[in-house]
Amino acid sequence: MQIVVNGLGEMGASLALAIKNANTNVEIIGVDRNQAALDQAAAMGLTTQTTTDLMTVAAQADVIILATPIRAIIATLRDLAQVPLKEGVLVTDTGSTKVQVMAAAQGLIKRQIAFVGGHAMAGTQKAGIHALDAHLYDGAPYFLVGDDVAAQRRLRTLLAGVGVQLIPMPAEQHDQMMAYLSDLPHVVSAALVNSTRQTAAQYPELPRYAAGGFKDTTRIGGADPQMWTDILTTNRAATLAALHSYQDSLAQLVTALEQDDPQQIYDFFAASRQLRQKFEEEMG
Ligand SMILES: NC(=O)C1=CN([C@@H]2O[C@H](COP(=O)(O)OP(=O)(O)OC[C@H]3O[C@@H](n4cnc5c(N)ncnc54)[C@H](O)[C@@H]3O)[C@@H](O)[C@H]2O)C=CC1
Ligand SMILES: O=C(O)C(=O)Cc1ccc(O)cc1
Repeated sequence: MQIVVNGLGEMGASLALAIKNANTNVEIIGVDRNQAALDQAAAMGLTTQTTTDLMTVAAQADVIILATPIRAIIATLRDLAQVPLKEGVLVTDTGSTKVQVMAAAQGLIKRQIAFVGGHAMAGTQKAGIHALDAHLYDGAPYFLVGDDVAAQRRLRTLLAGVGVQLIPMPAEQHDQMMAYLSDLPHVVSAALVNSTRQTAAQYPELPRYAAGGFKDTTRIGGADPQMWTDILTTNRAATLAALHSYQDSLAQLVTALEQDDPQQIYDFFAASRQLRQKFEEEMG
């Protein structure tokens, strides 16, 4: 089986390796605009063929996995709808938001080409093939989006040995949940880092004294700016709703401090601890 992976970064290269390790008779054709990523994939034996131009290999694929930043996934889905593809090809993606990806896939779907939107709750703040990890997907929730049940069954078979938990979900629900689980945490972390700028300039030794709290809450503030621009711009409404709810929550604490009201401050943290303890049981 020939699997074309477009975007050999952290998610694409790690998924390609996990699929290769879990299935026999799989050949990975690597596509990336970055020649160094292709060279590294070839040198480590991940790929049997590489190219910077997806359209030169698309027609030979049994499976096409799109794993670039989301706006490139959307553009590629539209391009793929215009070119000849192999009979029975399965197209999927790894993008972090799904409503706009599903809309862009309609051209393929209208041609009866099997498409499943995919998204794994795995990964790190790192980017590029250097972040490749054969076990990145182990045990991760992996959302399957779309109405094509037969295509989802084929993707399930391909991913059976990868060890992900496959969860079918409508695109709208997915994106609304991600606004709180993924978008808001990344915005909050980046805002926290940005808000230290002045104090860090005044006291350059500031980061040296960081304890776990600062390290934990700022790790994802180091994530890739292009990736997060694409995620937020393709999930605008849901992210704005989450940010407004966050602003309301912050405003409560600002009022409590302005009023110098220890009871309100206590209530703020008590409510958070109670909910976080409930989450803990589910998050493991
Ligand atoms: N990093 C994470 O933790 C997660 C990311 N995702 C999603 O997976 C996708 C990939 O993310 P990562 O692997 O983290 O990104 P990455 O930055 O590690 O890899 C992206 C790769 O795509 C290549 N690329 C960029 N534009 C391209 C184009 N137009 N044509 C061909 N290649 C191109 C880059 O050179 C790079 O090798 C994104 O859509 C992201 O939203 C999903 C789950 C987790
Ligand atoms: O680094 C982390 O902890 C993350 O949360 C990574 C991540 C980034 C984007 C996703 O769509 C899913 C997971």
